[in-house]
Amino acid sequence: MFILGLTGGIGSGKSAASAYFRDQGIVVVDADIVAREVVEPGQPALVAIEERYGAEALLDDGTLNRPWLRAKVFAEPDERKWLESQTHPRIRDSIIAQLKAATSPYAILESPLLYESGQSELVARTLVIDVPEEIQVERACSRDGNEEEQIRRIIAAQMPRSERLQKADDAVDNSGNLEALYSQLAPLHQSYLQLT
Ligand SMILES: CC(C)(COP(=O)(O)OP(=O)(O)OC[C@H]1O[C@@H](n2cnc3c(N)ncnc32)[C@H](O)[C@@H]1O)[C@@H](O)C(=O)NCCC(=O)NCCS
Ligand SMILES: Nc1ncnc2c1ncn2[C@@H]1O[C@H](COP(=O)(O)OP(=O)(O)OP(=O)(O)O)[C@@H](O)[C@H]1O
Repeated sequence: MFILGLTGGIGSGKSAASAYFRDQGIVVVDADIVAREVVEPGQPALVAIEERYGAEALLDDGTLNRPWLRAKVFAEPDERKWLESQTHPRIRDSIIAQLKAATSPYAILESPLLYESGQSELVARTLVIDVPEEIQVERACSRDGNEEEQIRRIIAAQMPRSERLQKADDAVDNSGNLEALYSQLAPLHQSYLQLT
């Protein structure tokens, strides 16, 4: 099956773009959701996290303390590398299984780290959702109520915008409104249907 990789930095509008493709009947596998599944209670990656950081890494109900780990890994690159070494292989396995089960005319892998994590090997073509960094910061802050500094650290941990655009087969500019985004996605969807 033809698989499209959909990527972009934090707050660029990947979820907004995925919603459009889902409305057209396309199956979208979301790497952020898979990343949550692999650290659910009982999963080996959560056991490893608890072994490394102790009870501090967990909430009272035994689930991952995400704000705590987020603050840690985006301040300490070595800890982020360690976390990725625990999660990324498992995320990849699950993504492969979910894409195999997809039944739509083509399928999409939506991932913030498509190029960084080697997940681009799983797709035939890539689409980048692009906005200037100031818009990333503004939209990500107003959505999550995050500190600006935290968002900037996350952006710094991701591939630079210029490099991502250079790797893209297709790119759309999401600095306008959602209608402007959808009007760029519509012809791309038609072209992907031709590739199936
Ligand atoms: C650090 C964690 C616990 C923070 O959780 P939190 O709920 O606050 O954020 P969430 O998971 O929704 O991620 C928000 C955004 O942060 C960015 N991000 C997440 N992990 C990473 C990373 N390792 N490197 C760069 N950016 C990242 C992405 O743009 C993502 O969309 C979590 O992001 C995590 O487990 N990350 C490691 C797994 C991973 O790499 N996930 C990315 C998808 S493959
Ligand atoms: N064209 C747009 N105009 C206005 N707001 C937008 C537009 N596109 C997306 N947004 C809003 O910006 C925020 C970030 O968009 P979205 O969640 O789609 O980004 P994302 O790339 O999936 O982010 P993340 O990597 O953090 O998951 C959301 O609150 C979304 O509703």
